[in-house]
Amino acid sequence: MSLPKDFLDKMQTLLKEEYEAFINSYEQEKSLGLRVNTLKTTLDQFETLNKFDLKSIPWVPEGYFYQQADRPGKHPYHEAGVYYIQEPSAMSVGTFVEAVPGEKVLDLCAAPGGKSTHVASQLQQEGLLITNEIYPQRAKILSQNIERMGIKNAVVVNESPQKLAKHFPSYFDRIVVDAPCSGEGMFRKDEVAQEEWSLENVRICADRQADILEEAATMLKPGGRIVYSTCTFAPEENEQAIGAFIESHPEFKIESMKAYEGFKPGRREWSNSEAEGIEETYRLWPHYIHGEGHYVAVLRKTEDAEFKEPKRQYVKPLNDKKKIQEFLMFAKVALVEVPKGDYVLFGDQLYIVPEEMLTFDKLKVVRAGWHLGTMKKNRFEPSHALALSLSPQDVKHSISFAADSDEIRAYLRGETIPFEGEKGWYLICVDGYSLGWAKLANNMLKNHYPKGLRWN
Ligand SMILES: C[S@@+](CC[C@H](N)C(=O)[O-])C[C@H]1O[C@@H](n2cnc3c(N)ncnc32)[C@H](O)[C@@H]1O
Repeated sequence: MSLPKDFLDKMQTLLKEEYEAFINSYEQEKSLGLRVNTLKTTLDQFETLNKFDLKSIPWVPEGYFYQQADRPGKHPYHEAGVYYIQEPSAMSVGTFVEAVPGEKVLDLCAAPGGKSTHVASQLQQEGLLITNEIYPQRAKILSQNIERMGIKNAVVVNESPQKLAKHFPSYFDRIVVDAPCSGEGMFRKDEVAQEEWSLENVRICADRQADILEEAATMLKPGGRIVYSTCTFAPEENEQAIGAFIESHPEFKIESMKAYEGFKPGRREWSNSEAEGIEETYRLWPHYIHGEGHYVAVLRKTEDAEFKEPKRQYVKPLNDKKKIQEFLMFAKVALVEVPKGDYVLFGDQLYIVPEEMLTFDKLKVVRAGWHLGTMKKNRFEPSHALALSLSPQDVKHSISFAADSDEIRAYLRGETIPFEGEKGWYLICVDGYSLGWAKLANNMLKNHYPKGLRWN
């Protein structure tokens, strides 16, 4: 690996006698991680079924180190959203978010969705998660991951932080700012980050982070907290970014967090700032823990901070149930209960919007909440998102195949499967975890696994 010379010189100046241990970490294998989705399973259930060689990640109860040879990303459980593959250090951010069911949380820089899916599991489908990504293509991937993990209470948007701040002043209990950064902490994992790195780019990133934090501050309620993180070592994007923010925002304090073994305090001497609490932020270094480089700071807005409450306009739910009659018919024959909530139609697409969602006017919305399906002429077609968010107990008909069965492979390839039973919609499951829909007719399960997701 040939790392940029300016980077190496800078790290040597910063780290002094620690530099050798740091640089030696580049010779070691990177650690791989998966985080179990507690919307889909319990840890006990997962551990009982698990066949991978896993070890617990100390800072995330539902996080595990895995071995490359197990390839959990190619397993049917992955398609069923039983876990999310996530770099171990990156999981620490979710740990510090500590979202509580019922809260309103914003993930401002969210794609591909590692932190959002973690926060969603903390919310346990109660409250509102707005998950935002500025680039349309990445927002689409984020939306697919929200779907795969069976999340019902997330709205996926594709906006700039500036635009969101106008829409949501003083609105959120928690905001995650997993800022776009120079990515030095990912050099072992990501060659593009190495190629794009320059001292100039570090400065550009730091300016952008200051702008993003400013917008996040506007959107946070008094008493709320921002979790700021980067995957870089550069002090300009870490201690200096936080120091400058705290100095210009007396209504914020750095909050201390639980210390995990190997997490190192933020470095005051690199901060160019007198801000209180820089040592309460965390640095994760690859020469102290099994994970890549990361930085995390928790910023609390004081209770007496200014509360900007404009007249809020909420989403107007559909009140004419005749418009969704085909869905109600479907729910009656296929589901145990008709889902409760605020129904909204976008063209022919039916959603349940999370409670307290503000109007979508002027926002680029990729996913408006819990996607139920498509209103077709005289019938309703349930969505893949609906399948993934249900469990066998929620439906009238389900079939579960074992993870290593021929049927599961056939289903994931999009093939039909012979099966005798009552005709209608069936929830197809792998070891009890929902995976998608099939429709039974003439002793044949017609495959509704989405074409774009099928295995070769
Ligand atoms: C570190 S990544 C986020 C990773 C994500 N939180 C996760 O855990 O999967 C930062 C994200 O910020 C986005 N981004 C880039 N410029 C931005 C800006 N000006 N405002 C907000 N987000 C931006 C990037 O496209 C990228 O998806």
